[in-house]
Amino acid sequence: MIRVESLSKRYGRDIAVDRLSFTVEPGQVCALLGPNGAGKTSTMRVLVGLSTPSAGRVGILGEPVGLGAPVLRRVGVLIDGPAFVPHLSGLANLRLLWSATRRAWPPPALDEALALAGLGAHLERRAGRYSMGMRQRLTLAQALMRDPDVLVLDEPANGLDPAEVRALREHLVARAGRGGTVLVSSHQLAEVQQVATHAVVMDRGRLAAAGPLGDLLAGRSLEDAFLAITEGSTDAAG
Ligand SMILES: Nc1ncnc2c1ncn2[C@@H]1O[C@H](COP(=O)(O)OP(=O)(O)OP(=O)(O)O)[C@@H](O)[C@H]1O
Repeated sequence: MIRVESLSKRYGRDIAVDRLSFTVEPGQVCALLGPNGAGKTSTMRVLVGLSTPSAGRVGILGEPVGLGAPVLRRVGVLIDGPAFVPHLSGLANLRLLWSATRRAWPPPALDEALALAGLGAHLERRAGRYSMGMRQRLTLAQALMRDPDVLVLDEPANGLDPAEVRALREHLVARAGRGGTVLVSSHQLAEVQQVATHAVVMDRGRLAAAGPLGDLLAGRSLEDAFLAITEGSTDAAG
């Protein structure tokens, strides 16, 4: 499970995340939504130990998170993407990233991850020559290959074609069905509506709404609900 407790993140004087709290339980696919600059990526970076909170706490599977925290071995992460070594092939990059875990190659879910990433023969090509979409797929493969209990994915569908987006969606639903915990950010609301069980909506760093998707939708499309929620918080703030 994922727990965010009164999290704030400042960059200098700017507050990107403002006393944000939410939880994601095993079995849930939670969409992290919000307009550009709402603080989604900042939240996710703290959640996986890539940046430190200015205030508040985050925990995964009941353990505190920080850079190199042991619990992060059980977390698949797609945020910005790791820096791949350009002269190594895609597959060699995955081996290199896996070597940090000190566990024997191959990772437990390598085949499934590669099938979803759909890189095929490109895996043997140098990563430095990958298109943006291919880099995104390689990042997805590294997130999934460890068969993580928790997934934190920042806009994972970017650069994927429709068939791959569907395969990813099915994968996330299946993973949650096996007791996994999934937090995924996206601007593609129609897509999100098909996969999320829950949603957290942020606006200018703050929590604007959270709960089971059905409660948030209240019979509306996610797009209509999202616009109503974020417009409402703008009114309240201004
Ligand atoms: N490293 C940084 N230094 C300074 N300001 C930052 C940094 N990272 C993010 N910000 C600022 O923090 C705020 C939140 O940004 P963040 O990337 O978390 O939002 P987001 O919801 O992920 O946006 P998007 O949907 O555009 O990806 C923005 O105002 C952004 O400019």
